[in-house]
Amino acid sequence: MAYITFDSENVNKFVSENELDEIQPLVTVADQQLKDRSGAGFEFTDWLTLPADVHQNELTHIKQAAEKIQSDSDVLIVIGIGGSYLGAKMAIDFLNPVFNNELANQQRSGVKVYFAGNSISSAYINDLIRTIGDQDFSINVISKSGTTTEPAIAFRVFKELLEKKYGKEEAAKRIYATTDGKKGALHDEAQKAGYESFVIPDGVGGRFSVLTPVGLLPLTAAGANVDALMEGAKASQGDFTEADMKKNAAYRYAAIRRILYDKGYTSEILANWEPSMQYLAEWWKQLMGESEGKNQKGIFPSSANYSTDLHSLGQYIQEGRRDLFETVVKLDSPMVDMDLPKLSDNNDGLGYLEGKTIDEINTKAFQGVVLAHVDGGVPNMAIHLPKQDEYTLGYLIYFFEKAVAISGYLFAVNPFNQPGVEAYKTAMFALLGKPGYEEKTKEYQARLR
Ligand SMILES: O=P(O)(O)OC[C@H]1O[C@](O)(CO)[C@@H](O)[C@@H]1O
Repeated sequence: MAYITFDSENVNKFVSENELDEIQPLVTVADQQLKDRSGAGFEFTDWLTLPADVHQNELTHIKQAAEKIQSDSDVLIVIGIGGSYLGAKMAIDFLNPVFNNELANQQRSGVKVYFAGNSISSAYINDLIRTIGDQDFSINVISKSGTTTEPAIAFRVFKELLEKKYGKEEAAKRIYATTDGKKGALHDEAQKAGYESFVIPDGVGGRFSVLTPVGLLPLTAAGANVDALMEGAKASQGDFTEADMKKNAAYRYAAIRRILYDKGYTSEILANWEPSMQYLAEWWKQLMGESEGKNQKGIFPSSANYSTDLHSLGQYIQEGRRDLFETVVKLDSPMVDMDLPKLSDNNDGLGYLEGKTIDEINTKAFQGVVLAHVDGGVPNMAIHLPKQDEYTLGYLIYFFEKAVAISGYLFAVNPFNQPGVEAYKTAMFALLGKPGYEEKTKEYQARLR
């Protein structure tokens, strides 16, 4: 019995049970490919068993490093991009108060975490340096390849800042490197300088790495209970093993998406009703987009934050081009609820809402939007979360990972590579004059003139 509820009632108008029965044999083949590791990209499927395989020693190592960070730092700068940042960011946002970094130290369970290296914006770096001010800080630099440009630039800047503040020797004790176990510029530097290091397993790609030290170290430093997170993921690993979609909601989700795509619903909106879940969608977008978007195919992953975006994207979703479907992540009981204040007059016209809590109103809005969007021709699925805690998040992470793996195989693509990302890097390196790109430099410069 799944811990989260996957509700596909509101796709019945668009996808019949019969169609699901017809796609089941393909799902069964995809499942077999994943299970016997015979599918494309099988060498990057070690995430499948991460929750059950996680070593206590590794968790202890992470907890010890997090304790040291908490004892000598107010701030942890997490440097990384893509899968080397989005998992930690979404999990920290999901698990902590919305204004966590602004709370007083004693109101927070861990250090403040700021992210860097996820853009090449000088203003962002400058603002972050100003924000840190004279606070004590440490750095967790994360890069599987150890060579990605954006984090490498940020690391240079913040390492220099750290060395100026503490001296080279002490700075090295405040740098935590999460990278490949054997190779890469970051690996080599970490070895040489003696940074505390954490390994990203070979068989786990960036976007599937949140349950490795990539996500676990920043999360633990921020005060999260990673044991509960891994427990949730482990339960999910156990719950989504059947090939039969009637017993496996992750596969049902993947199959419905595939059928909808064939019918012209080529964009999916992951919607939430909690601002703390905005980055859940950002993480999910990489997971889905990098896994499926190949060979000129794949569902375009997008997101919406409700009710905020009902006042911006709402018009399009209701009446624009009919190629959208929606998956809503809905929290069933909020971390905190509050009553709508009672007034002696009804000047604001809200008297009819008195006696309701804010979350009850949010939930009615969610229900109303589902009805309106379905009536407007937008197929809707909902994933209900019982709580907003570590266990639930671990469970949800694995649900999406398992779903996208099957989905990739249903699209007949390799869900575990990302060859298309290289194109921008080649053009950027050529324009920056990186050695080895001389021919391309001429070609691109001629095009820019
Ligand atoms: O961890 P790395 O090697 O710095 O890569 C960061 C991100 O860059 C990509 O390789 C391409 O965007 C992602 O798959 C990855 O998550």
